Amino acid sequence: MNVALIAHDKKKDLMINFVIAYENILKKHTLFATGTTGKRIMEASSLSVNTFQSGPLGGDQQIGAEIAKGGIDMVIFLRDPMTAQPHEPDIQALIRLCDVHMIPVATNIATGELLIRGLERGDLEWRLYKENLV
Ligand SMILES: O=C(CO)COP(=O)(O)O
Repeated sequence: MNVALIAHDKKKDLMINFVIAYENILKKHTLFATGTTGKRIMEASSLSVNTFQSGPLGGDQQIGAEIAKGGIDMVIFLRDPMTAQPHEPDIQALIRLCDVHMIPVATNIATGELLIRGLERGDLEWRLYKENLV
């Protein structure tokens, strides 16, 4: 599966702890991330990540474009709900595209844990037949 990992600045340490905890699951999948999140993940773990631009420079939109192309199966986006983001419209657009294309998306760590365990258990295998869904 193609998994996108994104974290706002105040959630980046949490994302690092998350990927280290679930490294054995994540390493079986193809990972994508916005620029700084991906760089931090690769520095802190043995995971290989396909990185896009940093979020404020268009990274959320690039991941949105991948979603529109059918290239992303799951998104874990640890958002910071307490800090205004200059690129809030891009964030909303990304989440909207998850809904358009029926992409499982977690916006906090609690749902992220559920999705990653579901990924390991094979709960997302239906994504293999996604061409018939939208
Ligand atoms: O801003 C972000 C998502 O909206 C994340 O971008 P970075 O991973 O480049 O910090």
